[in-house]
Amino acid sequence: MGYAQLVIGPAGSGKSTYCSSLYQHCEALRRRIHIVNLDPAAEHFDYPVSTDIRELISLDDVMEELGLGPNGGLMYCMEHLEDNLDDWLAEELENYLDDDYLVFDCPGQIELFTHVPVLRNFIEHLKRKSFNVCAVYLLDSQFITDVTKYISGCMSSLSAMVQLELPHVNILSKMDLVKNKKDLDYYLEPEARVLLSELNQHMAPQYGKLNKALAELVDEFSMVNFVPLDLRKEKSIQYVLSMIDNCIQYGEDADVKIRDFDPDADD
Ligand SMILES: Nc1nc2c(ncn2[C@@H]2O[C@H](COP(=O)(O)OP(=O)(O)OP(=O)(O)O)[C@@H](O)[C@H]2O)c(=O)[nH]1
Ligand SMILES: [Mg+2]
Repeated sequence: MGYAQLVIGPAGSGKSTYCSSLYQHCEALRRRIHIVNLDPAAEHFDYPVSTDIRELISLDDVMEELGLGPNGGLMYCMEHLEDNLDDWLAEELENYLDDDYLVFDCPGQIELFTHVPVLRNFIEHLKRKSFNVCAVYLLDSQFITDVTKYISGCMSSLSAMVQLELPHVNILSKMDLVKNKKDLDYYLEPEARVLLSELNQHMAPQYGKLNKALAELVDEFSMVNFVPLDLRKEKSIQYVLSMIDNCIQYGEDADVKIRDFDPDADD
């Protein structure tokens, strides 16, 4: 069995930086981890790339040969990946060991986790290969600077949740940029009543009903909880990683092995 994090989130939310910090963190702990680049548009990396979609297809070639723009070109590349799950990806996965831990650094185009089936099929493939997979959704901390951005961030995360149907960890990235930490509690544990009054203050009266529905959605399902991540702090990375590990049951087998060995038992 393998373990996998699918790192997703809007463009520029800090996915690749997170992958690189995670790599360093694990390296210091001598923990084996592999980062896979799934972004055909990526150009430089701060982590060793273990498998690279650019070996399958190049965005530049696609744009040039098919006359596509950057976003259309990216979608084409991802569809090409989808068509090659059973050969290219399957062959790449053969390079890993049974218990390996893979982190997939995904592109930021929101289409990928709203309506096109690429990632869904990708996940199905990983599951068939006995991977425990979890979605790690990164949202930039600038989304918590006002309530309308916050709601919009929640909705985009929610759309990934319903679309991908995976265990899902929401992370608020770039916490080093948050000046007023007090504002934070308010968004980390949102209360429908407070969200609603804030939304109503921001928006014209005809949105009242919609605001109420949105605030209740976020509150009642308590599905969109964000864990703050400050990459300057080792403890913060450690905490986020432990939550994700828990989600994909990483380390549980190891626990079992330790528990099986009972030093007090007579034999
Ligand atoms: N201050 C601060 N900046 C960050 C942090 N993480 C990422 N950034 C910056 O945010 C920008 C985007 O970061 P990336 O890691 O490339 O984001 P991404 O989500 O991989 O972007 P795409 O792959 O283009 O969707 C870069 O300029 C990073 O230096 C952080 O924790 N703190
Ligand atoms: Mg990136």
